Amino acid sequence: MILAHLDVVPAPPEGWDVPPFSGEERDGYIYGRGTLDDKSCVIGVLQALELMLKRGYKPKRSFYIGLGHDEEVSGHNGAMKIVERLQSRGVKLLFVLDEGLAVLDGVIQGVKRPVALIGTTEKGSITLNLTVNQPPGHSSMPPEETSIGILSAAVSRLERNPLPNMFGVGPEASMFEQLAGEFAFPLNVMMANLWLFSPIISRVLERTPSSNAIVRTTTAITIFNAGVKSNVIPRMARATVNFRIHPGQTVTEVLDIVRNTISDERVEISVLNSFDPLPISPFDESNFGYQTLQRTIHSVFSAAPVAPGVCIGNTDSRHFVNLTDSIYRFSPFKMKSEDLSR
Ligand SMILES: CCCCCCCC/C=C\CCCCCCCC(=O)N[C@@H](CC(N)=O)C(=O)O
Repeated sequence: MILAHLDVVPAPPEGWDVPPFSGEERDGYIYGRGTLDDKSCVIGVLQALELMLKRGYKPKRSFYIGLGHDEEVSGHNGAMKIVERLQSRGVKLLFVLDEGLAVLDGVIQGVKRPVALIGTTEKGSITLNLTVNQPPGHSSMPPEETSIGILSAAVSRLERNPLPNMFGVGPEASMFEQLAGEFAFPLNVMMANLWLFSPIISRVLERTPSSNAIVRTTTAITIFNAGVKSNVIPRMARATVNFRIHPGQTVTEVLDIVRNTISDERVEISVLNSFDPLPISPFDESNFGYQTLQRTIHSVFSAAPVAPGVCIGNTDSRHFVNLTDSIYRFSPFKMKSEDLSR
């Protein structure tokens, strides 16, 4: 089964080089909201189908295409409905291919050649609302601590105390071991001997946001709200925090650590949504899905070695775990380090 999604996150009008829905082509890039996530995969799938039809190609086995329309808001009415329908028909899938990792070119420090990473698992996620309620008042007679001050201190504690570096206890270690030969000396020796060098490698990896994301559960403060008037101390302050959970941890473990870190009963913690990291799909030599994907990647990006990786973002494919144990996340494009913020 091949998945992609049509929806995009909202596009605020300001801050764009070109209008966000123009799809303008400039210097070899197509600009527009959702170009990478996930129009490129949608168009890739549709163009491939068109080409196969034109050529009269007859596939050896049947396959499904699933195009979701609400991936960015968890896929409840798209991917989940597709899964329900397939389950009601008793369908089992050999493998699922969805968006995800890509051909990384200069993204992994120390690796010269572009490398294709196939996401064989996906981080979990937990989104929390932190709410503080304190008596409101006039700004001329402020109390020692306000709802805003208490919440800010809690959020700051979360940022200053990241969750532990878990490098070595998760599947990201397999990625570095498989790519060891791509690094120059002495990194190649270190990557091939993580049993000895993982304490050093783990420290290096946490220095940049993209590699930090693969060694730990990350903490991102995404919404912060309080106050409506400059001379009124508000009753309520609220922040939303999103954690992406490392494959070596669970929702329950993260929640316990967060409660201990905040350690302030005035901060009410409520869970908006959560799910554990996804199971690791097989990537051995006998696995049809992984091998098919690897062969296909080699035929298009010939210079790129292929390795399994951890998808740091979430995808619709996570809803398919009861239909197959082989779920792969790969978007067929090259990504440079400057593209990570796009
Ligand atoms: C050693 C360095 C490794 C660096 C790895 C970084 C590679 C970054 C490459 C691709 C980014 C991965 C993006 C995956 C797709 C994300 C799709 C998405 O945005 N999903 C949303 C919505 C949802 N389904 O929850 C999300 O918030 O995750």
